[in-house]
Amino acid sequence: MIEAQQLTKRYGTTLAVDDLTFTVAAGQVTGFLGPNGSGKSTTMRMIVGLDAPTSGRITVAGRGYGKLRFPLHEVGALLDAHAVHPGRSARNHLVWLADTNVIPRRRVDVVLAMVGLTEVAHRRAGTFSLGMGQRIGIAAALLGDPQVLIFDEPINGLDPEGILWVRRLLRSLADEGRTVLVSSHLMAEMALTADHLIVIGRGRLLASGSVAEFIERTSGHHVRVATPQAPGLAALLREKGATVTANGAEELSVKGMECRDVGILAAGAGLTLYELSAQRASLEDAYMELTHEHADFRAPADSPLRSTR
Ligand SMILES: Nc1ncnc2c1ncn2[C@@H]1O[C@H](COP(=O)(O)OP(=O)(O)OP(=O)(O)O)[C@@H](O)[C@H]1O
Repeated sequence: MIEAQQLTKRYGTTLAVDDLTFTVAAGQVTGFLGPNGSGKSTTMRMIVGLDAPTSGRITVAGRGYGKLRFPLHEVGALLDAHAVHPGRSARNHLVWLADTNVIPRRRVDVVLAMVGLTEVAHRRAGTFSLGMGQRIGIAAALLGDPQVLIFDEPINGLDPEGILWVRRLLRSLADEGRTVLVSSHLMAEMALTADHLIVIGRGRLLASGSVAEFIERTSGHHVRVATPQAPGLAALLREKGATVTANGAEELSVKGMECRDVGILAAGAGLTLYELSAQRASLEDAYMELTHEHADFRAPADSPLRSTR
């Protein structure tokens, strides 16, 4: 389990992480989401002691990273895919890591096989593609067989087959009861990978919950009804406790009531409906809505590349 309590990190005048409190539970994949520059990498670096909090604390199994006796056996991290010396082979890099952390060398071959690099283990890391670099980083994270794993943007540079492989790996690690925290700025990817989401923007916690809860809380869903008798139907719906907004003369947006009940109510009152449909926000819409105000970099509203959705 990873726990952050009022975690804050300042770099000069930049408040990179701002009073974050969250828990990452064991046995599930937790997606750590936020726009560029929102503080994900800084938070992850603080988990493994590469940065010190300005205030607050972040612990693994109740202890700060500096208090862990055999850190690589307790926390595995992929933070920077370029962290391997370009002149070193994948195997030598892992052997060096194993030797300095009292890990048996046979474990190197196990993790090389796990990440599919056995065949190229003797090639110099400098000749590796970004995707292969990611795989070495993942192998290094798995080396000490730790219960807690953190991956910063692990699918960066991977092809579709590689992305699928990472997704399955994260799932299997969580199914073994490990704590898995994975950062991304892609909501669509996290929706396929994660069970739980922690969303941050400009260093602050914006949401924490399951994927379903996330949609419900941010955008929820509503029923769209088109009828020539909109005022009459709106009054009936409000009497039954629904929240109704008129969109033009013949269209209503209804919250707090499902399609079925709206249809039964309209039929009972002899009202004509042209349309009755459930409108569910996509996860991507909910994420954009939540983080829009908290993004450091965004295209101007009149940018031709900006989505018009
Ligand atoms: N070593 C540093 N010195 C100064 N500012 C930093 C440092 N590291 C990060 N920052 C700043 O802190 C903020 C958070 O950065 P961070 O890299 O943690 O965000 P992120 O969510 O991981 O972004 P991305 O998705 O782009 O990797 C940014 O404004 C960044 O410029």
